[in-house]
Amino acid sequence: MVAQAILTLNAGSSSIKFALFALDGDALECTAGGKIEGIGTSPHLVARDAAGRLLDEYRWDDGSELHHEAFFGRLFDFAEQHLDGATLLGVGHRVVHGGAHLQAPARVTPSLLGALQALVPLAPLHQPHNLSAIEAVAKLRPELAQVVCFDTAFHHSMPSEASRFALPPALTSEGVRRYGFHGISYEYIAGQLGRIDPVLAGGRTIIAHLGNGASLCALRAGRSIDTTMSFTTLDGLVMGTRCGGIDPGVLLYLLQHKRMTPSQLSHLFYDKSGLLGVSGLSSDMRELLASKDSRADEAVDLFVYRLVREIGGMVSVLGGLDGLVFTAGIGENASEIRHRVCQRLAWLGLVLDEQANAAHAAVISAVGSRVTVRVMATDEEAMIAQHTCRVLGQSV
Ligand SMILES: Nc1ncnc2c1ncn2[C@@H]1O[C@H](COP(=O)(O)OP(=O)(O)O)[C@@H](O)[C@H]1O
Ligand SMILES: CC(=O)OP(=O)(O)O
Ligand SMILES: [Mg+2]
Repeated sequence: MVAQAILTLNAGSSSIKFALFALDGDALECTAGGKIEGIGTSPHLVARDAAGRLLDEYRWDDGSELHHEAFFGRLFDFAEQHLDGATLLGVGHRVVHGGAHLQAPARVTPSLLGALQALVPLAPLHQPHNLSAIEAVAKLRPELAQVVCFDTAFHHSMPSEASRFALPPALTSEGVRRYGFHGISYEYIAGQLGRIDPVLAGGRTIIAHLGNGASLCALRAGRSIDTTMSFTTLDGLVMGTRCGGIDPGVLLYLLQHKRMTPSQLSHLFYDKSGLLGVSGLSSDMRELLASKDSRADEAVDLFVYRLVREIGGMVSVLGGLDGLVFTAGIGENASEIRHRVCQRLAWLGLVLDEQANAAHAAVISAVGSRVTVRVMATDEEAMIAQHTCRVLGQSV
């Protein structure tokens, strides 16, 4: 009989992803999961079991005024119905920013919450939603332990040259430095790679996490030595709605000559740029790839170009490349993007197996390719559940 369970939450601006894990001895197994999407417009919950069978579906009639608490109430009802006799041990959250000092998953306390609140300006698209999920759970289920896992934590292994901007030391010591994100996903992939391909995991690998937010991580022997996101989640690659790396002179120009306000700048760079901004059509890679509009092509071309350019930088930092791993929504599903990126990396001795790529096989490089290319499914929820168990004293 399963005795205990963990609920994981990844709360964003318009969606909440959740998963339920059963803890049986030291085995942790996902039993259900899903998403509430359309928060702020027309919220819609879908939950499935581990085999993909529909367990629950619910639409809120008028969702425009609803807050997180309404959704978490429904989520806890769902969790309780599917606990299968187990008791809920705690809730694990993805929190995007842990700042300069928080390097490991931790149990939520009022002082920790205060420290995380202070980081909101550094991750305005994510942190406020992550924190309001913690507050909503504390209100609804005050007896439940809550654990936070940080997207920044995995990158604390970066050397100082990778984490520093060329700014005066006073700003650096104040925390204006490169942190990096998507660390929960990178930690999961690095762990899986160690299991399925230990030789590659011991070498020089780039992981391309390509979802709505997108970044690269350069791994040497499983540890992050550099990454493309930095102080905030705006830096690096072209993303769904974010611009990626940009000359800071552009900000000065927009502030001084276009008289834009800081909140207009924030809206432009976080919400109106990237694939959406360039195409004027959509932030969704699937829609852009299916479109015949030349503006969609332009956006996809820029996405690929910047990805290839940044991969080149990471190869230099690593001093060569043994492996390239594609993950997250685009990385796992868009064979066209993988094809285009790999074609442009042929100079590395990278040869793609086109059939394997089209079939989303685990290894998509050809036999004899100097770089092994893999497609791996990321699982941030499993990583959060593992950390949550450990922080709460369970061995998994
Ligand atoms: N079959 C597919 N082909 C191309 N792109 C896809 C496919 N499936 C998902 N995507 C893209 O993946 C992105 C979302 O990735 P995901 O990792 O789910 O995002 P996030 O977790 O950051 O919200 C979207 O741009 C979506 O279009
Ligand atoms: C850190 C980040 O950008 O996260 P997401 O891809 O979930 O937006
Ligand atoms: Mg994501």
